[in-house]
Amino acid sequence: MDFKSKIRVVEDFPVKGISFKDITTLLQDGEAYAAAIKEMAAMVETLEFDVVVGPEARGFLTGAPLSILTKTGFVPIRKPGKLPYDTIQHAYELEYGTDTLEIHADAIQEGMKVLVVDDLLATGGTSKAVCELIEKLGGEVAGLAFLIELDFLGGRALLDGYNVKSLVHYND
Ligand SMILES: O=P(O)(O)OC[C@H]1O[C@H](OP(=O)(O)OP(=O)(O)O)[C@H](O)[C@@H]1O
Ligand SMILES: Nc1ncnc2[nH]cnc12
Repeated sequence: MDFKSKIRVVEDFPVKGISFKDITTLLQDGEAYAAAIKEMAAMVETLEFDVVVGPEARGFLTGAPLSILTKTGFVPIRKPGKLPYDTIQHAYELEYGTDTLEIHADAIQEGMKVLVVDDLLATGGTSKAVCELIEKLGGEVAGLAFLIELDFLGGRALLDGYNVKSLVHYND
């Protein structure tokens, strides 16, 4: 399927100069959403993982259905103050700002193999923070899977040493 034709590009959102890749148009198309998750599952078929970890909010929209399809569990990573139990935190930089992420301290056990899933890889700051949270808890990052990769931002270089897979690539 031509997934790019299902993704809406909005220029100058949320700030001037950002070419925003809006996946809501893909999500509202049932066939396209199902096909995208199925193709992401095929993309990670050779990877061994016990659990999928996805960051709020768009990482839930890709990670949770992928975890159901692959019959693995799902661990949410959230912005501060949302998770009710003991957490660990990590601060990171975005393409347009900074943020902090949290994970439940008991969500990942020592030696657990983890697949990181998100909708989009831009600068890689979010994914790097997610990997650091997983590793702080003793987990092993089996790979990272994205629906979209913004190649021109070089996020893949920040994730050097990890197995990074993306379905759709943009050069601007
Ligand atoms: O590679 P990076 O430069 O870190 O950017 C990618 C991240 O940015 C977006 O999330 P955002 O923080 O905008 O939050 P949202 O999912 O709640 O919209 C996107 O869903 C990724 O998680
Ligand atoms: N250009 C972009 N489009 C959509 N989501 C993003 N997250 C970070 N950069 C983004």
